[in-house]
Amino acid sequence: MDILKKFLAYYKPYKKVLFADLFFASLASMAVLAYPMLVNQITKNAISEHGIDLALVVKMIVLFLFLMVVEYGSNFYTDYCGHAMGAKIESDMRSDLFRHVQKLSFQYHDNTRTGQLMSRITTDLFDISELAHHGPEDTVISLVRIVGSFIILVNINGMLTLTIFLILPVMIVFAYHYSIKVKNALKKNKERIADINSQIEDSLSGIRVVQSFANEEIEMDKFKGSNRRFLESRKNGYKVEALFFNGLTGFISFINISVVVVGALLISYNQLQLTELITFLLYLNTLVDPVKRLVNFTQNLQNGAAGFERFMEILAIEPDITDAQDAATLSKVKGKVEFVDVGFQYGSESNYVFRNINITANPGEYIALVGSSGVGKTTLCSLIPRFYETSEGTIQIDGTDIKTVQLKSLRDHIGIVQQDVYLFSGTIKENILYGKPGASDEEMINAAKHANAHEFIMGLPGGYNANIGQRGVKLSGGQKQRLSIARVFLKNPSILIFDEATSALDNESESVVQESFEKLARNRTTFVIAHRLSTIKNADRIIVLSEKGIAEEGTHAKLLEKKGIYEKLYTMQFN
Ligand SMILES: Nc1ncnc2c1ncn2[C@@H]1O[C@H](COP(=O)(O)OP(=O)(O)OP(=O)(O)O)[C@@H](O)[C@H]1O
Repeated sequence: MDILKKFLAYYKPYKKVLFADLFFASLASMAVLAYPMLVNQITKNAISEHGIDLALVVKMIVLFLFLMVVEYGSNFYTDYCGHAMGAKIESDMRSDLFRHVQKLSFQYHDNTRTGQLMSRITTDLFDISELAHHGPEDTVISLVRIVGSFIILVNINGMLTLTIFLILPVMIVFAYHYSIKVKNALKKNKERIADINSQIEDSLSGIRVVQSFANEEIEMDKFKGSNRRFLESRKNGYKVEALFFNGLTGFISFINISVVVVGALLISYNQLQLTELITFLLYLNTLVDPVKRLVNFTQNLQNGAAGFERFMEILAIEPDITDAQDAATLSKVKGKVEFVDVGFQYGSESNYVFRNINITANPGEYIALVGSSGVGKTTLCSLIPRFYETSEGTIQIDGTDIKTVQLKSLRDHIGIVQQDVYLFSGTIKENILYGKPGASDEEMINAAKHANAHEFIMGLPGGYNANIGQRGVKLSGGQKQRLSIARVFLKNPSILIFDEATSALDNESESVVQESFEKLARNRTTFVIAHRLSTIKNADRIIVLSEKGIAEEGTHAKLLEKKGIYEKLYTMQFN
C-alpha cells in the first residue's frame, strides 16, 4: 500500500494531463464502439429492396467522419501527451535516483557494480514509465470497450453473446499464460544482452591489456559464448511469440466461425436478422483489441511493479554519512588536523585496519605517511573528508569534530590529488574548472601556471579548449597529474591529501609534478601517501605505519638515525 502511495505521488504534478489522457482514451473507445452501429443503420435502414435512403447514408457518412476525427484526435492526445507524461515521470524518478545514489557513501559504491546500477537507472525506469502511462489508460480503454460491447451485444442477441463469452475466458487464460512465457523470454533476452554489453565494456576498457598480452582470441572465445547464449534465447523468444500471436489469431477465428454458425442457425429459426449478424461480427473485432490490451497491461504491471520495487529499494538505502541535524558550517580553516584514538574497520564484520591512531598535524605542516602496502595509508587519509566514517575516536579540524560540520563545507576545505587521476571527458578548461565552477579564465590560467601545466596546454591544438578524450586518454600520466594539481590550485583548500602515483613517471615528468605539488603544498596542511621515499626527504614529519599502528615518527634524518623500519625501507629502495 505504501509503495502504491509512493508510486501515485509521482503523478501529482501531472494530474491534469492524466485526467485528460483518461478522458480522451474513453472518448476514443466510445467512438470505436459507435462505428458498427452506423454500419448497422446503413445495412438495416438505408438499404432495402425499395432502394437507397440517400439522406440517411449521407447523414451516416458525416457521422462516420465526425467519429473518425474524435477517435484520431483523442488517440493523438493519448499517444503524444500520455507518453510524454510517462516519460516525464520516468525523468523525475531518474533524477531522484541519481541524486540519491550520489549521496551514498564510498562504502555503498564499493559493494555495488556500476553496470547493475546503470541498468536499474535505464531499464527499470523505462518499464515503470510504460506502466505509469499505459496502466491507467489501458484499464480505462479495456473496461469501456468490453463493458460497452457486452451491453450492445446482449441487446442485439443474448444467445450469440453467450457464444462469445463462453470462448472468451479460455482465450484470456491462453493469452495470459503465453504472455508470461513471452515476458520471461524477453527478460532472458535482456539479461543476455546485458551480459554481452558488460563483456564488451570490460574487454574494450581493457583493450590495452588485451593487446599487450595478445589475448584477443581468449576475449573472442568469451564473446562467442555469450553471443551464442543470446542467440539461443532470442530463438526461444521468437518461438513463444509465434505461438502466442498465432494462437491468439486462431482463437479469434474460432470465435468468428462460432458466431457465424450459431448466427446462421438463429437466422434459420428467425431469431436473428442478417444485418444484426454483420453488426455482431463487427463488434467482435472491437473486443479483441481490449483483450490484448488487458494482457499487455498485466505484463506492464508485473515489469513496472518489479522495477518500481527495485527503484524504491535503492531510494530506501539511507546514506550512512550525512550532516548532523544541527551541523555547523566549517569556515575559515587554519588547517590543524587531529586524529584522536582513531580506529577503522571496513564493515562491522571485517578486521580493524588500524586502531588507536593519534596524529596532530599543525597548520601548514607537511606530513608524509609511509608503510608497507595495505597497511592503511589511503584509508587513513580518506577518513579526513569523511569518505568513510571512523569506527572509533574522532578527527578534528581546528578543534572541531568533523562529524559535527556540514559535509560540503568540510570537503570544500580539502583538496585531493589521487594516484589514479580521474578526468572527465571534455576540454582541459572544463576539467580545471571542476575545482571551482564559475571561476574566471584568468584564475583558471593562473592555476594551470602554478601547476606547471600552462605550457603543455598551450602546445595542444585548441589550448585550453582541447578535448582530452575519454578519461584523458590523450594526455600523458604526468600531464594528467598536473591537471589534477591545477584543479586543486583553483579550489584553494587549506588541507591537502596527495596519494602519490605508484606507477613511476619518468624522472623528468616526476620532478615537474613534484615541483608543482610542492608549490601547491606551501602553507597548506598536507598529507602525502608516499611510495617513493626519495620524494619526502623534506617532509616536516614522516609517520611510519605498521600493522600495529604508528611505529615511528620524525624527520627523514632522525628516522635514518633511529635505524628502525624507515631506515630499512629507505635502504631497500635506495639500493
Ligand atoms: N573499499 C575497501 N573495502 C574493504 N577493504 C578495503 C577497502 N579498501 C582497502 N581495503 C583494505 O584495507 C587495508 C588498507 O588498505 P589501504 O588501501 O588503505 O592501504 P595502503 O597502505 O594505502 O596500501 P597501498 O600502499 O598499497 O596503496 C587493506 O588490507 C585493503 O585490502
